[in-house]
Amino acid sequence: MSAPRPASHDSSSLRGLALLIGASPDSFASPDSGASHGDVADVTVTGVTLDSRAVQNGDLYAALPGARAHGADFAAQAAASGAAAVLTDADGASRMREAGVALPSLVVENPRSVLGAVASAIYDTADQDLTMIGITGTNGKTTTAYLVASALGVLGHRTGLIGTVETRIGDERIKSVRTTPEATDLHAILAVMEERDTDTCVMEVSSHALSQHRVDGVVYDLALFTNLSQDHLDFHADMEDYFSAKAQLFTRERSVRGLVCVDDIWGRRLVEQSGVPVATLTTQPDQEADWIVTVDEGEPSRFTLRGNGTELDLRSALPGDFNVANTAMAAVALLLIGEEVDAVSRAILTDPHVPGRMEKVVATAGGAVGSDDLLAVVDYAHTPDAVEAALTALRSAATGRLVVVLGAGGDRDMSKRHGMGRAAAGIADVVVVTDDNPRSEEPSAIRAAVLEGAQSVATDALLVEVDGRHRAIREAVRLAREGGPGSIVAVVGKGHETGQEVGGVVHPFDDRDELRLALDAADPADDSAPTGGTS
Ligand SMILES: CC(=O)N[C@H]1[C@@H](OP(=O)(O)OP(=O)(O)OC[C@H]2O[C@@H](n3ccc(=O)[nH]c3=O)[C@H](O)[C@@H]2O)O[C@H](CO)[C@@H](O)[C@@H]1O[C@H](C)C(=O)N[C@@H](C)C(=O)N[C@H](CCC(=O)O)C(=O)O
Ligand SMILES: Nc1ncnc2c1ncn2[C@@H]1O[C@H](COP(=O)(O)OP(=O)(O)OP(=O)(O)O)[C@@H](O)[C@H]1O
Ligand SMILES: N[C@H](CCC[C@H](N)C(=O)O)C(=O)O
Ligand SMILES: [Mg+2]
Repeated sequence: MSAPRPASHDSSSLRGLALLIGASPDSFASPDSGASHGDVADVTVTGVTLDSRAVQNGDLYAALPGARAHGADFAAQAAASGAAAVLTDADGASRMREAGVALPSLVVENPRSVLGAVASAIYDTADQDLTMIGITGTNGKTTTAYLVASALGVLGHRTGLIGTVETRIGDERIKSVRTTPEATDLHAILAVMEERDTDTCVMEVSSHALSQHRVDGVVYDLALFTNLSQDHLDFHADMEDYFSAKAQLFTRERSVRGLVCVDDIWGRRLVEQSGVPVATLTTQPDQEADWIVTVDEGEPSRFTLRGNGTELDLRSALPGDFNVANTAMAAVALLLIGEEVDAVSRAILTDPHVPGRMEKVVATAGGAVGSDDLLAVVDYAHTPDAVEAALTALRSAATGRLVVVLGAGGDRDMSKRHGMGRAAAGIADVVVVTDDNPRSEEPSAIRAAVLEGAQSVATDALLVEVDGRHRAIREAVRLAREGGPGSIVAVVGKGHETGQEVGGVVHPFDDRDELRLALDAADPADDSAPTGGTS
């Protein structure tokens, strides 16, 4: 879905942009354009995008070199859609010359690295009066962002949210394609937020975003770090490289101050090397921090947050110790941006709705087995650490069987598949291994890797491989029912996603709907008309 654009703003001159990014005046006339420098200097642009398919009339098209293609190869399409000029590198410029695409061009060595400055100038976001909160970490960004945003809403703020699930501007919701938008879209979104009098924006900042200059031109008033564990090792060389990307958020170029959860070693390292002042928080009894979380012994959903000479008693209906950490991080974030203790205690929702994160699914009223004493949950765990955290929480709640459905995404970090399978088999009674988003990979090969991980741990867990997620969910419900009252079925990995990507095609698929249908069926195994999946 394309990002929103501000309704109106001044146009920017190409010459001004050239000066801003240090593109030499000689570089911005395409030799074949027939335009003299004088003509080119008169060119103005009203928007910017790096996707030829999203070009609007008057845009600057950023033609970037990529892993699969060079954006310059799509410059003709951009021109046909009304692009007024191009920002590219030398290779892009020569590709355009060869293809005979004559558009005024700004040529720089690394166009992606100037895109934040360019987008900020075009959409005029530099002097915005918007409190910016950025959240990074492997797991917990979306959950924490929702907790902060919903509390801000309770406190009467005009809030914006940008993350994995959606972008929210007031009441408008736009489904996300990525966790952190490209700089071109991000600055447009921030301009729209300003236009609609948003006062605070909370957003997830992925490691891809930090590595790819997507948040350039934004300075966060507060940066949060949740945790770090294995993910994205297809993109980052190793954990050190992944950590360095996240740590970039804690430099003076990108934030004013920070809040770091020091439960893991990476958080503690971050505190040591942070370039901005940071407050610390821990949920671990053996760690020191500015903010200490103590969970009530009798009631794991209640906890006390102590720090800065004050104390807050909070509750979270979201299962899992990790959600205590997420909730505490959200509460301290609100205090750090100036909210009063009483207001924060009141505003942190005890039962927040975070789409696809520990989300309970119930049978449709009147469903065939409305009497099921079964807890059914959809969760977004798609790393070994998240699978472990989510299933540990559910394990302690299960008095019957714990059945989990999981797979792993194709064309993403292959090395996490083993750990995901292993974590699941170490905790659940039944592991149903199936497909996530296979993308361009052979689904059976991905399942085999997850299964291998599950088999590597010596437990009594029953391991089942089911070709096709639709059938797997049905089978899991059947197996959970077999486990009797108090059983839990957890479908993890896709959370809020509403499609399944197989071989370049996204088929409609929503774990929550699939699970609900399976719960509604008297005999989930009797399924002659599959509605989705890869089988
Ligand atoms: C691995 C990765 O991050 N890749 C990003 C990278 O793609 P790339 O280098 O392969 O680009 P390419 O396909 O070769 O295309 C080159 C250029 O041509 C442009 N193009 C391409 C085709 C076309 O028809 N028209 C066109 O203009 C592209 O926009 C691109 O600028 O640059 C592109 C834009 O320049 C991004 O869209 C793309 O993100 C892809 C879609 C992606 O899937 N990214 C994921 C992994 C991601 O960013 N995930 C993070 C973390 C998720 C989380 O943990 O929450 C996120 O923030 O979402
Ligand atoms: N603080 C946490 N520590 C460990 N695991 C967590 C934590 N918070 C959430 N999880 C687990 O990780 C999953 C993903 O959580 P969430 O969507 O909030 O994280 P995220 O950082 O936004 O992930 P992504 O990068 O994929 O968008 C959850 O469904 C849950 O299983
Ligand atoms: N935002 C994450 C989550 C993907 C979740 C899973 N469903 C998959 O397809 O791998 C990513 O880009 O790695
Ligand atoms: Mg997220």
